[in-house]
Amino acid sequence: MEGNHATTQSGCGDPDRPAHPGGFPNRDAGKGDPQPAGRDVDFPVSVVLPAGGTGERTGLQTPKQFCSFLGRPLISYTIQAFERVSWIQSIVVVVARENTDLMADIVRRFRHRKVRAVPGGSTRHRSIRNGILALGEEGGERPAAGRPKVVLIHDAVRPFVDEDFLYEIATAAKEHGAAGAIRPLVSTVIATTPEGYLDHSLERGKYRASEMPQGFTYDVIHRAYQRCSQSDFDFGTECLHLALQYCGTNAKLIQGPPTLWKVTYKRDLAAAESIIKDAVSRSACFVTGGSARAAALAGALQEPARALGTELDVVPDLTGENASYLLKEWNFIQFSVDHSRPAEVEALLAALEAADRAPLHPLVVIWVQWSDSDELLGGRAAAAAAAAVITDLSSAAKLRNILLYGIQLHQSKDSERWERSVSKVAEIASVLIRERSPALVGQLLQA
Ligand SMILES: Nc1ccn([C@@H]2O[C@H](COP(=O)(O)OP(=O)(O)OP(=O)(O)O)[C@@H](O)[C@H]2O)c(=O)n1
Ligand SMILES: O=C(CO)[C@H](O)[C@H](O)COP(=O)(O)O
Repeated sequence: MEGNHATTQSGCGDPDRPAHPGGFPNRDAGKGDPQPAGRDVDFPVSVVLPAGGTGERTGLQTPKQFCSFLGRPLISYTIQAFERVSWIQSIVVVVARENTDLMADIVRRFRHRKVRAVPGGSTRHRSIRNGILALGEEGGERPAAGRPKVVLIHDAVRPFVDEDFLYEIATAAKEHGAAGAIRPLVSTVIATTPEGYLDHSLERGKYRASEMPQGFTYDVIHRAYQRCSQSDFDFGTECLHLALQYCGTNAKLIQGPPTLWKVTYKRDLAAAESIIKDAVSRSACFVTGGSARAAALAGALQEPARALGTELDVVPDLTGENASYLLKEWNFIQFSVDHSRPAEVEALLAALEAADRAPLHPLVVIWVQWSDSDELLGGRAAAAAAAAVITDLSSAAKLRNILLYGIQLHQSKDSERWERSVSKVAEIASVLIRERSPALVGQLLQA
């Protein structure tokens, strides 16, 4: 399947998985376009991300929005999910005062462009109110001019939200004044007596869980927060309720995907990490260097890699149209026949550096070295030299957030043995791409 590039079908068949959360690779986007296809939204939309909580229920010291996955804090994944949407004009992140510097550092490190951080309040409603007020000031001397028509509110700890759903909420909010995501209830809700007995239970089919995102016209949500009581600020948990009670606005409710769930407990952090790892390991670009042997290997790898959840695009090199792969959050497999000559992998690393992509998470480059068995038997020194080369290259690459791993593939005339080696390459590559283990960086693994 060697060519300019071979398009393959998407491997994401699970409806419970986010399509492409938090700015992860979208296989369907045009190769030169790092953004998903834009929607036509002809009114200004801004976002408030409340991130001022302490995350008590996780039992961890670090607030959950600052817990890192693959070297990147959760809040950055959520910001990216909004930032990549072309019709969203600005994002206000609300953080506790003591985390202002940390947030500024995250914005700088991950090159967030549409973000402004403002101080949070003692409760979620107070934090959101601060965000809304900050949006109202965006026009400077002419505040009304800078105000968005619609404000989307979304918990910073719900990183898996996609553009289509944001579009549904934003357009419904514009039409109805307020809109929110709902999900069916998982458990029945019951009321208890003060003594701890069952008082009554609710008919589950009639109720829904209220989730995020929610959308409001600026006027409705601003007015609701101007009018609500101290008790609402202290104990309230529902923005849609404020819009109804203080502005008479009945929110339009839209069923969202299950992935809108909120990271609340420690186990949710593990679940989020697993989803993120699945998402970043979906796509790899196999660079053959024009070699027929490499093209044959890439062809043989397609099936086992797909079975392990990774789709392979195969390209001879990364010039011309194929250079756009360098700008995406893809993984790379670079093939070379002569393992003592790292020219191809050096060129790939240099090209990735020159592309200067936003460092969203570490990128994986796997250097597959073809080795003749005979050559190996007679060449312990050559094998040691190859290992030394990859160690040196990987140390330099790591400074640029690139994880370089090596796989030595041993050619065999015995077809069974050869097939085993090829599946081994697919297995090792899938694990390396998914887990991104720092411990294995610079290792030359054997297939
Ligand atoms: N004073 C607060 C409290 C909460 N939040 C934010 O509101 C979102 C949802 O709230 P929740 O899950 O309850 O977060 P925490 O309050 O941090 O969690 P916990 O209740 O376990 O302490 C989170 O992004 C949280 O950072 C906020 O901006 N300001
Ligand atoms: O579900 C929600 C919307 O209605 C909020 O996300 C929820 O209120 C968040 O806070 P908490 O988990 O503390 O209730």
